[in-house]
Amino acid sequence: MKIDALSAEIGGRGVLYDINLEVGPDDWLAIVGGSGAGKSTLLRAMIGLRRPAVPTAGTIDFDGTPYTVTGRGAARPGGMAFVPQSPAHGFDPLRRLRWQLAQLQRRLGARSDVAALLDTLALPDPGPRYPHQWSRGMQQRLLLAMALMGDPRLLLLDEPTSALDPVVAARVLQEVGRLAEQRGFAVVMVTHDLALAARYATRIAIMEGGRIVEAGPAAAVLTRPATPYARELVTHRHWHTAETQHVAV
Ligand SMILES: Nc1ncnc2c1ncn2[C@@H]1O[C@H](COP(=O)(O)OP(=O)(O)OP(=O)(O)O)[C@@H](O)[C@H]1O
Repeated sequence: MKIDALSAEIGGRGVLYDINLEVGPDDWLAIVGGSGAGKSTLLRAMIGLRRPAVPTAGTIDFDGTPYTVTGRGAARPGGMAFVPQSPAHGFDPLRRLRWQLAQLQRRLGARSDVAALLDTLALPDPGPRYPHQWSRGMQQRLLLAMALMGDPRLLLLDEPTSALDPVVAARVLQEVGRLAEQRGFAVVMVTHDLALAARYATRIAIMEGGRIVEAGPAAAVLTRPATPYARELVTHRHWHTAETQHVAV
C-alpha cells in the first residue's frame, strides 16, 4: 500500500495532515502515538471508511490499484481486512456468534479452515453463545479469526491487544506473525504501546497531532530517533525488535 498526501477532517477540523506512507508485502507496520494523534483515523482511511473523518486530499494505491479517497462512493479494492478496537463494533449483539461465523463463511465461500483458525487463536467453538457471553478478549480474537477467513493480503489491526492480558496478547500476536509469514500478508497495527511495536513490527511510524513525525525500519526508529517526540518515547529503554535482539538505547 502506498499512501500519498492524505489529509482528513472531522466537521471542518483537520485530523490528518499530508500523510505519506508505504507498506510492503512482508511488512508489519506499527503506527504509534498518544491519544488523539490520529492513529485510528489513518487506519480507517486506509480501508476506505469515511466516517467520522472525511478524507479531503490524497490517494491510496493498494496492490497496484490506486483509489481516490476523497471521491463520493470511492470504492476500496478487496484484499484488506480490518479488526476494530472494540469488539462491540464487530458483532451484531442480537445474533449468536455461530450464526455470524456461518454468515461470513457463506459470503466468502469455504476459503479457510475455520476450526483450525479458532484452534490457532486458542478459541473454543462458539456453540450457541451470544457475543456478550464471551469475554472481550475472546470476542477480539474471534474478530481476528473472521478477518483472516477472507485470506487478506493486508490485515489492519486497531489496538489488537487492548482487551487481552499480556500472556494472551503475546500469543495472539505471535500467531499473527506466523500466519502472516505462512499466508503472505502484510500487517498494519495501531498501538499506544511502543514495546509491542518494538517486539513485532518491522517498520514503525510515529504520529503526533495528525502528522507522521517519524517513520522507518523499527530498529532505526528505536535506536536513532530523529525527532524530539520520538526521542521522548524511546529514551532509556531496552527494546527487543523483530530484526534485532536486545537493542540497547
Ligand atoms: N467521532 C468523532 N467526533 C469528533 N472528533 C473525533 C471523533 N473521533 C475522533 N475524533 C478526533 O479525531 C482526532 C483523532 O482521533 P483518533 O481516534 O484517530 O486518534 P487515536 O490516535 O487513534 O487516539 P486513541 O489512541 O485515543 O484511540 C482526535 O482529535 C479526536 O478527538
